[in-house]
Amino acid sequence: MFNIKTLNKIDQEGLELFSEDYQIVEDGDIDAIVLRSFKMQDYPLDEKLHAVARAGAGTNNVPVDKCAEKGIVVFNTPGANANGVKELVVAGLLMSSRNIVGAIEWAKTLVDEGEEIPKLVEAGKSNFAGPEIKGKTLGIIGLGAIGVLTANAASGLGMKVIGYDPFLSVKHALKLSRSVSTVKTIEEIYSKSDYISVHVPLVDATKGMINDDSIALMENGVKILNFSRAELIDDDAMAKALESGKVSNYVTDFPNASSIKMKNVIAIPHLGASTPESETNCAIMAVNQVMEYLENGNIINSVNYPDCDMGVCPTASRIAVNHKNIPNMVSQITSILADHNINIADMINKSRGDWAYTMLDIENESTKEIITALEQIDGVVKVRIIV
Ligand SMILES: NC(=O)C1=CN([C@@H]2O[C@H](COP(=O)(O)OP(=O)(O)OC[C@H]3O[C@@H](n4cnc5c(N)ncnc54)[C@H](O)[C@@H]3O)[C@@H](O)[C@H]2O)C=CC1
Ligand SMILES: O=C(O)C(=O)COP(=O)(O)O
Repeated sequence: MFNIKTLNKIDQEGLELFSEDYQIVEDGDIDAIVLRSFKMQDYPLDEKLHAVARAGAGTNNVPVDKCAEKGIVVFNTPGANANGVKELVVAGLLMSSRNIVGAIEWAKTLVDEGEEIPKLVEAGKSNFAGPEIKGKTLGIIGLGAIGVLTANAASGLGMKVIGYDPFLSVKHALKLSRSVSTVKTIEEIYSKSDYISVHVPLVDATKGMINDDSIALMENGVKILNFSRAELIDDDAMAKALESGKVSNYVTDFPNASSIKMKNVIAIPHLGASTPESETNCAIMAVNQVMEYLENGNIINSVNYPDCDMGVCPTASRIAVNHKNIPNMVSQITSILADHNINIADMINKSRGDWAYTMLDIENESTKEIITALEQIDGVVKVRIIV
């Protein structure tokens, strides 16, 4: 029986995929954690924990490196909530242009005006006029799952769309509409865009990327949309730019103590992925990936270990070894099996950054003695008998 713990509410349609070999528990030995935005940085990482699945895209709430060091594979669900976010970004483009939020707030103030309301509406509406997005330039930073869908949708609405992504994948490039052009430098996005939408992960290299220097390169009155993470924006720089009008609107899905008070901010309470469709898609993907890893050792969509797939074990036993990506590991692992006179029918060894994963299908039962010997190799952080 595998024990699963959830740290956020996870969509039921996904959880129901867990077979009768799984139970959702509160404590005890946990095999895998499934979560959304729960901040896991200080969460205890027990010996028995094998996997953490983020039902969503961003993994900055998970201690990914610390997990790798303990042989805990961290998964996410790429693209599963991208449409939900894209649709809210389109709403953000329109809200930042047409002052929809301010206008609705004003309309509410007319509630006691009775028969006068239609007249007051016509008299007051010019205060809320705003430009159309058609024909304006949208610069997208990060052409991944969300960036590409947003680029294509905005292009469909008549915007001129330019995108920047120095690591653009072939998969995403193939999905990009031909009407969207890519630029080679981020400075081109800053200098040419009427609207800028940021769709990059929060990592050291992207933290504070929208700051005094980048804002100085932008058009006067630019509108900035952030549906990625609060920390991508330097709050002091944004506050100043909104005060001066250099940035005319800031739409954020990640309000914080500073941005919530800024002039011309449109603050949304992290609703990008909060659609039934996105929640179900993410949960289904996360649960399937966890079951595949726990039952077969196969890794799909990990952010700290290499993806690896050997199907279902056809031999007597499968052993999975999580280890450092350093020389001489495979030969040490296979020597131990040879010393025990065990034939390897099939094996795979893959690496990703500092970490690697080796799976071996062997023709004899695995023994405690072999596992202990493998665990003692310097650089091995976890050994599991899959079957
Ligand atoms: N508001 C919400 O509810 C949600 C927010 N997000 C946020 O959006 C981010 C993006 O999500 P996805 O598009 O699904 O991820 P993704 O991984 O498909 O795309 C991210 C893209 O950013 C690019 N990138 C990385 N560093 C870059 C840089 N310095 N400059 C330009 N491009 C760079 C990557 O090459 C990749 O193509 C997530 O990391 C998360 O923080 C994701 C889902 C929901
Ligand atoms: O997938 C992401 O990165 C998100 O930001 C969505 O977060 P959530 O699952 O809605 O708490």
